[in-house]
Amino acid sequence: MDIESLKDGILQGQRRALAKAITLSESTRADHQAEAQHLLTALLPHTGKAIRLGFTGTPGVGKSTFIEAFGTYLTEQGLKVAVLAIDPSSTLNGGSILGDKTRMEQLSRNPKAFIRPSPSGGSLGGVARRTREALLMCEAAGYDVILIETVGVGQSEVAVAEMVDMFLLLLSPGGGDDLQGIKRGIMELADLVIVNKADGDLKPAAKRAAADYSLALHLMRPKSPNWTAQVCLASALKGTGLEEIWQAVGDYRDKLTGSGELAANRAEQAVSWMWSEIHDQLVDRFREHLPEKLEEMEQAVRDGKQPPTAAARTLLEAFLAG
Ligand SMILES: Nc1nc2c(ncn2[C@@H]2O[C@H](COP(=O)(O)OP(=O)(O)OP(=O)(O)O)[C@@H](O)[C@H]2O)c(=O)[nH]1
Repeated sequence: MDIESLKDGILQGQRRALAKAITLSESTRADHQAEAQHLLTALLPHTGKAIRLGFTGTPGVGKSTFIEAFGTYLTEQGLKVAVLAIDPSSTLNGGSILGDKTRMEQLSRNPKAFIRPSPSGGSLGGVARRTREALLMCEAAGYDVILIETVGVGQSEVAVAEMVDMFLLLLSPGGGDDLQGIKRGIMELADLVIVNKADGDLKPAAKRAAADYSLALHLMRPKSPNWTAQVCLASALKGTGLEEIWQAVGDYRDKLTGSGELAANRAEQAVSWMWSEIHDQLVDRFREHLPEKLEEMEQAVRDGKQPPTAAARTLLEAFLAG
């Protein structure tokens, strides 16, 4: 692979080069990994200019309809938008976004938009790492807004929150009832709550839900000293509320940039990413280094012949002794 020309292609905003580079970083082959890291190092000075948005929602709330409408709105403002996804459950035969061809049909044909499905297979940590790398590559390619969607349930929201500047939560007009369905932890991650389907007969319910969510947010500890989570109404179907949402994103970005919090968050995120890499790489090497001894100790722990802590220590000492 010619890394130099891949780099030039990305910096010129060529989608083919970008797609190829992301595929390279998703490969598990050691030589591909080395090339991908080489490329990322070269691209790093050209990253950081986008606003990084995390995005999640309860099933049926209209996530794809919303991303399609919001993404299209942003491109109409002259912005380039990349949509990435994290779905740890996605199988080998494909990612979540393009696996279902009907999702975001309009946006996927838009020359100012780039849509990439979730890297497939592997642990959440592995999927998250590849998405972080794709994010940096999209930034180097000149995308202004990076939207990272969570598809799977569970821990993926936390993984996304750890790689973005702002976290958006899409909820339905179900109001209080819907609140029961979302984990409190996810509500706490939100910087902006969007009540979708605020149209037609659903509009009054959406307004009531927005009031309920506002109240719930006020009872929570704010994530940032510079920002209080807000609630917006929207209709992805009718394309309303998008301007207000983009305005709120801009306010958030201004407040956190002005106070230095945005840069500090990104710096911390990069360091914790490094630590999770150390953790994963250590465990991989550990497993490769001592397969028989590992099996033996696992059995001893399973049979109750060794306490887990002592077994771990014995194994670590053997590993460090080389
Ligand atoms: N009335 C109304 N219906 C909407 C709106 N947005 C989405 N819907 C409908 O809600 C249903 C679910 O929408 P999807 O966009 O497929 O969303 P989702 O179920 O969250 O699915 P994924 O995108 O696959 O996560 C569809 O029937 C949409 O037409 C809206 O703003 N108003």
